[in-house]
Amino acid sequence: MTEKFTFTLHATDGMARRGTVSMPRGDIRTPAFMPVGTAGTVKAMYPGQVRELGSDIILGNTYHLMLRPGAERVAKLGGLHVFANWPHPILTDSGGFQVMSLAQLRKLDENGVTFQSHIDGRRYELTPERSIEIQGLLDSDIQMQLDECVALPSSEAEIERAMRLSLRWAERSKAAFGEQPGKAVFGIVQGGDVPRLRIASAEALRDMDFKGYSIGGLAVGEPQHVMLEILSITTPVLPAEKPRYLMGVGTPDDILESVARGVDMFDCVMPTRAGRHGLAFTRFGKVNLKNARHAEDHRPLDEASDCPASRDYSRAYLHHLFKANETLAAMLLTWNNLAYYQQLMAGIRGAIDERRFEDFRLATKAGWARGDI
Ligand SMILES: COC(=O)c1ccc(CCNc2nc3cc4nc(N)[nH]c(=O)c4cc3[nH]2)cc1
Repeated sequence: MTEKFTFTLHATDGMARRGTVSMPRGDIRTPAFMPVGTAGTVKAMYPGQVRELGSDIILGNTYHLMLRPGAERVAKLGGLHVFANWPHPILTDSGGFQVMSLAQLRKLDENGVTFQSHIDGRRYELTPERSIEIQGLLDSDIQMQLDECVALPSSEAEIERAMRLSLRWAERSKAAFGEQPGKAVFGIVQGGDVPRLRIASAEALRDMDFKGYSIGGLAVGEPQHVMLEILSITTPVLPAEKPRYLMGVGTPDDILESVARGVDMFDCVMPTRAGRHGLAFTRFGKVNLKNARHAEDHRPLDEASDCPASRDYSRAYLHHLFKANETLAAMLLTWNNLAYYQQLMAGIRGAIDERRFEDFRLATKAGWARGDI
């Protein structure tokens, strides 16, 4: 066990990287997918199941947890790991993105953002200092700076304003975090879809010497090719010896293509939220189990999968569960989708170890293209 936060690169294959983030609560094998546990739970899953599927770390949200049950209350109850029974690493987002997408009557200025809770209308203030304080109260292992993420498309002036504000908030977040050996605070690269602003943001954050770097401001409605072009110009500016985390991404294809452009860590609600709505991710592409074509299909979702969703049930039964809006529907498809995402990550890591990532990427995409039988 280490008392420090370290990142070790084991292999590279093109721009793809195979590494390990080591922290006191455990190691994170990269490229890594972090299941989203917004309110301190990965919805419809026991923590032990999430762990067994190969998850080394999960994500929590400052915005949701500060509103309910409250950061001070979580601290009083031993911190998020004890509260949620997840003794492994936890990464928390800083709240700015969720405020802008969920809260009402929000006002953003140099000092931070004030807003009304979408739950009970109470007023709150989030500053770089308060966000780091909340993430500390949650006992988060990897904390995010407070930043401002603008939607795309936006004017270059607006993108530049938000990027420079986020740099000032990066300084304040890092100062508020101080020195916490077994933990880390990450800077977040902004700059929208403007190459010169992305490079300026990444260079400034690199000079601030964070332990790791998030790439924000993406997966906000832009086409995949725009996201990939931005990645291609951003990752080379970031220090090779530090982890890179692409926020909110993504589909299996997004992840493959982003690993190929130097990204190490991912989080996305896609496998869990889409699973609750009947969308299954498989090695042969996506399957919408609400579709009537499955109503009398006695075959399993994927006969090669040992996940109970395929091992113990037919497509017809899964279809029925979704039509009946049964709780078991969400449980089984969340299980299937997280199993698929973690198997994909394990396949990516193995392919980089053996220097055959490009073949793996093409073969995986061909499998999806084959489509559902
Ligand atoms: C079924 O699937 C879905 O509903 C669904 C919804 C949203 C996303 C995309 C999420 N994208 C995203 N999350 C993000 C979180 C972020 N946090 C900070 N602090 N700064 C950012 O700049 C930032 C950008 C993001 N972009 C992906 C999937």
